[in-house]
Amino acid sequence: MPDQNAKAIIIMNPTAGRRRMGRVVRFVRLLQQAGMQAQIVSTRYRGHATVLARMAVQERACTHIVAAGGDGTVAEVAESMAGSGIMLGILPVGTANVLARELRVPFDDASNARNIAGGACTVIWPGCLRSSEGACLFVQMVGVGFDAHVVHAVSTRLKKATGRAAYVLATLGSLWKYTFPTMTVCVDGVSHTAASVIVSKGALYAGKYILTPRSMQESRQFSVVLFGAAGIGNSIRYAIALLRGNLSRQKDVTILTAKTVEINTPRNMPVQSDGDARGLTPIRIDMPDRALRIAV
Ligand SMILES: Nc1ncnc2c1ncn2[C@@H]1O[C@H](COP(=O)(O)OP(=O)(O)OP(=O)(O)O)[C@@H](O)[C@H]1O
Repeated sequence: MPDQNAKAIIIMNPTAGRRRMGRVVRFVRLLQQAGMQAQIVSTRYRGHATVLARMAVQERACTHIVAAGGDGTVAEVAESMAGSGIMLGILPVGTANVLARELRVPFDDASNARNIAGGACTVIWPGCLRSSEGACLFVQMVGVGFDAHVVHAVSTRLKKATGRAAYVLATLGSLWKYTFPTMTVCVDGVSHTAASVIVSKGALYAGKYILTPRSMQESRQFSVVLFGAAGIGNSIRYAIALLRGNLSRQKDVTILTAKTVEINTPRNMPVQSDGDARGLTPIRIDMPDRALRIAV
């Protein structure tokens, strides 16, 4: 039975996915039908979701904040909400929506609204990334190497127009441009080398594809996926293995569990977190003591 005073503030990224404003407006009605008060606030610039969520948390203006967007929007909202105890709902209107898939948040909006109003939640532990852009939380993953090169190369305009096809084009372009420098990855104090690295809280990657056998969302650790081989041929082999769900069985892919990771590279390299460009290396990743309650 929903709490009579339950109120959701929906922080909507109007640039996420393919701009589904109507869907967000309908979601307000669905939350109201489920017994909650709800209002939409729209972001105006990158990082604005963090500011809006911080205001809502400080003013204790709501019982729930709903991030209407993709993983980048969820991460920006999480930045201000983690540790607050306020419930985070996800309206998955982004491009990949990996965290929503991971936590099995319903993509059917009526079920999602009922779940948010119903009060059931799961507790997850976001990671903290420190890069040339400063510190930020991430909810799903951080990448350095080939995937970060793709994220930095993807055209925002094309992403809005074509969705995932923009990533396919950026991947093809990066295959020819990326030079695969070897990086040093210090995992809980032990040094490794790799051609590419993904540090992941979840098991999924780029939507529904299996990156690691185990999700670490409910643990205060993450998986570190080290790609041993450089070059175009190996990158294509890794991509095919990811699509087929057998990446972890590739002989030159190592998956470790860790609490801290430091990545150093011969020159500054692009970093991505939750699918968005996030500065340059060197980076440090660790686990802050700030849990997130997510409505499921
Ligand atoms: N009003 C805005 N104008 C421009 N950029 C914005 C605005 N609001 C948020 N952003 C930025 O949009 C970026 C992408 O958002 P988000 O990740 O939610 O969508 P997506 O990329 O379509 O989805 P996914 O990450 O699931 O693939 C984020 O980096 C966020 O900072």
